[in-house]
Amino acid sequence: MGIEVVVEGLTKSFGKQKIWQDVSLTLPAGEVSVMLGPSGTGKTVFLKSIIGLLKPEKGRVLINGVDMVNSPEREIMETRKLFGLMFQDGALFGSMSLFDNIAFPLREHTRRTESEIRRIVMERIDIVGLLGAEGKLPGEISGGMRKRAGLARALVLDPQIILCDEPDSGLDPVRTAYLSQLLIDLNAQIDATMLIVTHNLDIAATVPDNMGMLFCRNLVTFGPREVLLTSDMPVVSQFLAGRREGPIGMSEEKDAATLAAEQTNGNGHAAPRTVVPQLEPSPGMPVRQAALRRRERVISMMGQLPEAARTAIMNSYTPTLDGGRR
Ligand SMILES: Nc1ncnc2c1ncn2[C@@H]1O[C@H](COP(=O)(O)OP(=O)(O)OP(=O)(O)O)[C@@H](O)[C@H]1O
Repeated sequence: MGIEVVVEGLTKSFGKQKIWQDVSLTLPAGEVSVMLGPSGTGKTVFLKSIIGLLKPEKGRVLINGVDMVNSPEREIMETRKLFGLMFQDGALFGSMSLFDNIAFPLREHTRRTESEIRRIVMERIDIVGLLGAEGKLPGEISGGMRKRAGLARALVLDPQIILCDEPDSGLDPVRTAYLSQLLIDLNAQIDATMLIVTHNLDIAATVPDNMGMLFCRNLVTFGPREVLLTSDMPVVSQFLAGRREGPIGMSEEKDAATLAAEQTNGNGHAAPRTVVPQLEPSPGMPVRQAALRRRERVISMMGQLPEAARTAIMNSYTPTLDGGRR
């Protein structure tokens, strides 16, 4: 099972530019979480801080008792082996075949024999649906295939925590839908803790168990998906509706006068939103253990949740006609 990631009071600046401050959240073990936020709000910086590649000036990131901000570098390096990373561009070596790209972390970080490496790499290639393409160069395949190859490479060291930075960038809506399903199937198969940074509202609405949003140097919310998806916070509803009206401007924040004018004109109100069901694993996949754990966890915290989120959660857990639960 994946490992819980506890972020406490994290603050990061570059020189005088504060990126975000006092960010606290817990990524529950094995669950899928999504971080949303307008461009430039520091989502990638957040991922890099979790894995210890960037050093926030305040706060902690606790993974198995190791603080990825303040612990000795040796412990941080060791803990980093628990991670699988999928970057925006797939970050593949252009002169290597997909097989060699995916095998690279195993050859770099383990002493496995070539026959073991072959077995592991082919298994991961199968998981991401690239069997047959292993001999191709990255330049010979489509962007969507490169993404999946990047995901296969993130999986070879059996990660317990997977960080995906905009896995959908450059993909068409159909490929994005396949990728969403792949992420859920993957979670069912390996039960790793996953954090996905995306702008894609379809992924956001259908994939994660938990959702958060960064805006204006703060974590505006983080919790069960239904909380964000039913939130009436102006910044959240504007983002989810993809509207110009609201606090998010072209360069992140709008000035107060523009905002006031919009409200006077009645443009600031969002239509009520419905919460679409979360994706289930494909037929033949194992039951997603994280979904079972999450149900217990969320039900135990119902009293602390807003009413709209409670209703959405109750609706999602209503019994179906065949006696099961959605
Ligand atoms: N190494 C760095 N040194 C200085 N500034 C940096 C560094 N890395 C990121 N930044 C700044 O931090 C801010 C947040 O960048 P980041 O890439 O995390 O945003 P983001 O939310 O992921 O954006 P997008 O959605 O457009 O990818 C930006 O202003 C960026 O210029």
